[in-house]
Amino acid sequence: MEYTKVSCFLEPDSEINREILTAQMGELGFDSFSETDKTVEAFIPSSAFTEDVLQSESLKDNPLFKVRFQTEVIPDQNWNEVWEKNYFKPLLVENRCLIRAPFHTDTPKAEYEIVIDPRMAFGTGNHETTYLMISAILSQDLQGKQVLDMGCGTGILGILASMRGAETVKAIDIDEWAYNNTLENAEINNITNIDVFLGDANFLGKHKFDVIYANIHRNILLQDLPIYASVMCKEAEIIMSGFYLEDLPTISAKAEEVGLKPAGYQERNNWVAARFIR
Ligand SMILES: C[S@@+](CC[C@H](N)C(=O)[O-])C[C@H]1O[C@@H](n2cnc3c(N)ncnc32)[C@H](O)[C@@H]1O
Repeated sequence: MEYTKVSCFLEPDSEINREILTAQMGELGFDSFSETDKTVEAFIPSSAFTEDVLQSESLKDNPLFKVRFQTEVIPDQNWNEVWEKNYFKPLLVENRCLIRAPFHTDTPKAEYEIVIDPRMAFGTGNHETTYLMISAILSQDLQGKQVLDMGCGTGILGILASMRGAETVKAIDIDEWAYNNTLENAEINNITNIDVFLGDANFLGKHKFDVIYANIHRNILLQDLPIYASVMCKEAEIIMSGFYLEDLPTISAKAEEVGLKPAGYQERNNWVAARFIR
């Protein structure tokens, strides 16, 4: 997939202004972010980007800061190199789960080691939401469970669930790169009980799950929660992430509307992973 990188220069530039801007751009469809000393870099599939996006009122009329944009198209074939060189660092979650790329050497030993060839699929653990999801998975008893990894990205959550004893994992992503990347990563990690599908919640049918992971955008979660709830067994749990603390009441209200009970949440740098039980 071809991406557009928008470098955002903030005036004044501060941690809180960067957070606000990142949240606003997330609302506008940007799905990955990184930071440099001078800018916030926001990435969006080129197919979803027009210059009009940057003229949105939420960005232009912010009383706290002004922002100047510089856009650059990143051709599809460069992602692997760009990502590997600049963004993907080996990561140890909860001192138990190491996530590394095939080219990382000299890494610490851990109870679980997941090798991720990241391409441009989201999910190396370096983002707060993936980190939160991995922490949550490490705390679960997954022996013999039927797991759904919705919006699988690199497949990292489903791979860890399988390593932790899940009986079967279905991984679904709307993005072809993510679909292919999950297949590759499952193979690299010798995971044989993952089925990977290209699609969205409409793909879900009669099969019921004990555990669902959905680290997707707030609006997708709100839209697709009724479908997720419909494929949860009794007492199944769903862990959702990909939204900010201030969105938790809205997500919780929707979850309760479709028959799910809140069962706690974790927060990291204002991102949330929330658990609900059917
Ligand atoms: C934030 S990433 C999460 C990736 C990975 N699960 C993780 O935790 O790091 C969200 C993923 O959801 C996918 N996605 C977006 N909308 C979707 C939808 N409606 N149905 C399924 N997947 C979707 C994106 O392509 C992306 O790979």
